[in-house]
Amino acid sequence: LLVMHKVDELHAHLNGSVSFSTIEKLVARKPHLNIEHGMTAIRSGQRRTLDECFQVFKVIHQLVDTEEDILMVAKDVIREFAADGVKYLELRSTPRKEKTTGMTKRRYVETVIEAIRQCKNEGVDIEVRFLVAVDRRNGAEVAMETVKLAEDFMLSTGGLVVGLDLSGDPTVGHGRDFLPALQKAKNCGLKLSLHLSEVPSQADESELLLNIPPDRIGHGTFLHPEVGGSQSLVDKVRKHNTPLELCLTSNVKGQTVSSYSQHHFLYWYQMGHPSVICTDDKGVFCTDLSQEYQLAASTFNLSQEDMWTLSHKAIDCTFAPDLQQQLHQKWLELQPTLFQL
Ligand SMILES: CC(C)=CCNc1ncnc2c1ncn2[C@@H]1O[C@H](COP(=O)(O)O)[C@@H](O)[C@H]1O
Ligand SMILES: [Zn+2]
Repeated sequence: LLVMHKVDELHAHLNGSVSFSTIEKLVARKPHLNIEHGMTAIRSGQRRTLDECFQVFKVIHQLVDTEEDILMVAKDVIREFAADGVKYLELRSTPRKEKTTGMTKRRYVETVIEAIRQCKNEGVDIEVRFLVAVDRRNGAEVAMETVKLAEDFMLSTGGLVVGLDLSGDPTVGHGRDFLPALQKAKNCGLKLSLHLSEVPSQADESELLLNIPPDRIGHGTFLHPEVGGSQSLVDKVRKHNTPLELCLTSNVKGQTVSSYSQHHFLYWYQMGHPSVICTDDKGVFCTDLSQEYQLAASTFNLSQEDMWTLSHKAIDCTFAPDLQQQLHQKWLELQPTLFQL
């Protein structure tokens, strides 16, 4: 596959982005866990239920449970995105406390920030920002604590922490429980990216969450009327011009979308709505951003120029307004090479 030009990756979960080679290093550190690669990734042609996909994260979390692991994983993931040609990356991750190793949530975030700084110092050609993630499974109280943590880091990291993500198994809990935490995050200046309508029959929840409103939407697979959403949901998204983060391989392998050609990318793209192609979990789903761009291009018959435009428009959807001008410049410089492919 050729490396396609793209400027930014806006939807990448750290522990879902761990590559095969990093998994091998982790397995070598923890041979007693008896973990094989088949347990941490879903290969091409394979499909899993959503439930099975979430089991995969549990296995990876067992492998990544010390500060050392987090540092290595985050640095490897950042280098891999850079090697794929990504110039701006927003990573997201759920701070985890591990009693057995003494890792705290605060140290977890500090370690990710340290990885970002080290990559920068080592000259890796990519800008990285961080979103602190709230896992729905852990409930409203933890969500509120996480917002406080995110706010502290937003203030102490000189703008490396830019936002908050709401993710985790969409079938667990209800969005209404997280409204106070999300509202607080928004009020203190954190940008919000919310996983929304990732599974069917969540119109009520999506309605509530869209009223906040979020700054970006993850997936939004079942928002539009043809798939059981509603015109009112679509209207809300359009009214605020809220960008969608779309992850083709993730949705097909997780079976919320039946095939690539059925992906809701087309619905929003044809409407001219801001849509950004993302990987979600490049390690778990065995993909990278170039491959996702390639898939979108071949599935929907888009030209290189269409893809360039798509990628260019994604710059306006980032949570780092201070970098947008620089990224636009970078893109203009890269444009001529695109048409030689
Ligand atoms: C099952 C499936 C199709 C996954 C893709 N869709 C997803 N939907 C919701 N939350 C997710 C998804 N992928 C990753 N995550 C979240 O990201 C976590 C892994 O990265 P991290 O530990 O936060 O660094 C998971 O435990 C989960 O909370
Ligand atoms: Zn996601």
